[in-house]
Amino acid sequence: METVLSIKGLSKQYGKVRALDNLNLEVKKGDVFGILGPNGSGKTTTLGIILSVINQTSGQFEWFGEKANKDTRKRIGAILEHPIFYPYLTAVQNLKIVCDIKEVPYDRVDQVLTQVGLDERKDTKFKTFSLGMKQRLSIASALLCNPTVMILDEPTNGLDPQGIAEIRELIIEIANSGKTIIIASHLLDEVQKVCSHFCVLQRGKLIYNGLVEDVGKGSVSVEVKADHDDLQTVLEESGLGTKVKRELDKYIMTMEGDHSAAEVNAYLFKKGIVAKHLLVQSKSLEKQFLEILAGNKEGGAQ
Ligand SMILES: Nc1ncnc2c1ncn2[C@@H]1O[C@H](COP(=O)(O)OP(=O)(O)OP(=O)(O)O)[C@@H](O)[C@H]1O
Repeated sequence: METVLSIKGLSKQYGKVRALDNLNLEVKKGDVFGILGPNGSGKTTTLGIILSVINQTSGQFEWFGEKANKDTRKRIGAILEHPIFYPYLTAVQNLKIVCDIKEVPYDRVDQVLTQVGLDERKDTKFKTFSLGMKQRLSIASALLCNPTVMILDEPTNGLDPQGIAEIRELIIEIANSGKTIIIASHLLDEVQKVCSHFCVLQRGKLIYNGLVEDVGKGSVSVEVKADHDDLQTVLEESGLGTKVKRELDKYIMTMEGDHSAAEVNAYLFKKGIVAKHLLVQSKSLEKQFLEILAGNKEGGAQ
């Protein structure tokens, strides 16, 4: 797949603070790429540099195989902070101003407002919009140029649960329309629900980079409850798991390879044991994220 963004050895120093430390990343066409990290880990700095609004101290990046220039910039739609719209102007009037600045024909306005689900409110003043609608208008504004890539910094910040769900759905729709999306977020849940790929930054260093679908792979566990005096040994001897541990009245077995909960059930049944409770647990991104951060307390890059 075509490389959209390539970052090589990018570093940024603010006085004594090393905000970014030798970052290497590649984003491919069609990826929904999450940049995940706790506060102050360098997410916004990274976005600022790749959007050419912050100068890096060292390293390089390329968009679509070339150094950032006026043409590559036109292919990128970004929402870094809430853009400033005029409160007393309507959604249409505000977007027409953006059209003038970006030299985009006005007929795009209705198209993008429909795309973000604001067509019914298009002639309403901006000041009456909910936070979620304001964010959708920001996304509409970024879509005006029909960019190839969308960059979103904490897109659901401050929204209520319904607003969060709507914006996430909109991001998925935009991704499905074939655009590459880069999202900075500190919300694990957001990255897991929306992104195809993600990386984790900590104190400016890349400490993880991989597929969201790989999260929890090889780390499925099965919770078992049954009336038996030595369920621990029975499970250990099954050969289906790598580790069995007791937690209150149940046993948790970390599964080996592709073995399934159904096999555990069948095995117990064969031994004359009836499972009263059998629950499959995949490791959440949250658990994995916390483990990644914990395993990297010294701050070494992987
Ligand atoms: N203009 C600046 N001057 C000095 N230090 C800065 C500046 N901008 C960012 N920093 C520092 O660089 C580091 C990375 O900040 P950055 O804003 O990129 O992180 P972030 O992951 O986006 O955090 P948040 O989620 O809080 O926005 C932090 O230690 C921050 O304090």
